[in-house]
Amino acid sequence: MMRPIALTMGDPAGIGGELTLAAWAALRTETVFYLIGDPDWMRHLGGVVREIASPSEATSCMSDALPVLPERLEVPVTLARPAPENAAPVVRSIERAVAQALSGEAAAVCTNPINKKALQDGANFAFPGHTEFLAHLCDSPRPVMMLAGPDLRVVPVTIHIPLSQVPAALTPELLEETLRVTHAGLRRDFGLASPHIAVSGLNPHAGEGGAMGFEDIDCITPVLRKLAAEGMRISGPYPADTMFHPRARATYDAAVCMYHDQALIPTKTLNFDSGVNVTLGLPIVRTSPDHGTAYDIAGRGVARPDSLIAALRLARDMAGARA
Ligand SMILES: NC(=O)c1ccc[n+]([C@@H]2O[C@H](COP(=O)([O-])OP(=O)(O)OC[C@H]3O[C@@H](n4cnc5c(N)ncnc54)[C@H](O)[C@@H]3O)[C@@H](O)[C@H]2O)c1
Ligand SMILES: N[C@H](C(=O)O)[C@H](O)COP(=O)(O)O
Repeated sequence: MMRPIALTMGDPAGIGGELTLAAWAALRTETVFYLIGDPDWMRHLGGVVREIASPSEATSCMSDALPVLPERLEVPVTLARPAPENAAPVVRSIERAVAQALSGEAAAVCTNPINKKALQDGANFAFPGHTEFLAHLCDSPRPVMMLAGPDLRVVPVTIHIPLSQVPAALTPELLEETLRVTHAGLRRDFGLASPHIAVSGLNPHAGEGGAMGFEDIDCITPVLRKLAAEGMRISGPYPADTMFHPRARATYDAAVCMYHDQALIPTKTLNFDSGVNVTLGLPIVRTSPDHGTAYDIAGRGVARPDSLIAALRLARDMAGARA
């Protein structure tokens, strides 16, 4: 029998709580997960809750109630207004989920959205987001963020840094390591024996032969040549604006782009409600919805659970493939 998935609470002032209840209703007979969160808050949201003392108790109650491993909030929740006092339990929820995945009690980790600044303000959270925090907890040197959807898999080489810092951060070493982790993840977790990776340029028109910048020539191209010579199916650097139309997407298994929005605009345009954020390069399986805390709609009953449901299903399938 498959072990349960640990679902973190995320920012309780966001849509994570309501989405968790919707995901439980959708998955209660097909995928076992437990929430590491506040049972009273989930009851306040209308949930049928069963408090558990360990992940192993989740399976027996999943079809009847949402299993909740208590991690109690410090102050009452006001939707759309993240409370600094609740930052510590939000972080503990992530730490406990990772520990349970590393110990084998949980099959995988799925994270509800956090507000990165709220955690920095309330708990001195020293990371740009989950990706870097999970790598720290797992002692993994090179975590890779992949957004996986039905129409596109895409990876940003640089993630949550200011655009002005991208050129300096884009080193041949970072690009090579990211490509190697992506390639390994496509083989291990997506069952692609010989995946083809398409790589974007950094500059408009991939630098136009140097007329619009040299990073494409001096940094990206030598790395692609090195990996291709080792036998990796890899191509580029391509002008990013012509990589994502249907005929282009049909030529590759994943696209690797140079910075956050270059990757996330196409994936959230194509698959906003079905995309899943996957962290590659960790010893554990971790997924999350592709969206954030959505304060503007929290509590209004209009938030779509589709991405969280897809994230839980993908975590289940990835963990099953690794077992
Ligand atoms: N996985 C994560 O932890 C994660 C992902 C993205 C953003 N964030 C964080 O969330 C906060 C808000 O970020 P943002 O406003 O850029 O992005 P967002 O995804 O929270 O919201 C962007 C827009 O999409 C809508 N939206 C988001 N999820 C939806 C859903 N499930 N159903 C229907 N509509 C939905 C929102 O209402 C909003 O209009 C920030 O602090 C950001 O750092 C966290
Ligand atoms: N990459 C997501 C986005 O920008 O929409 C989100 O921030 C998730 O990042 P973490 O998994 O590192 O929290």
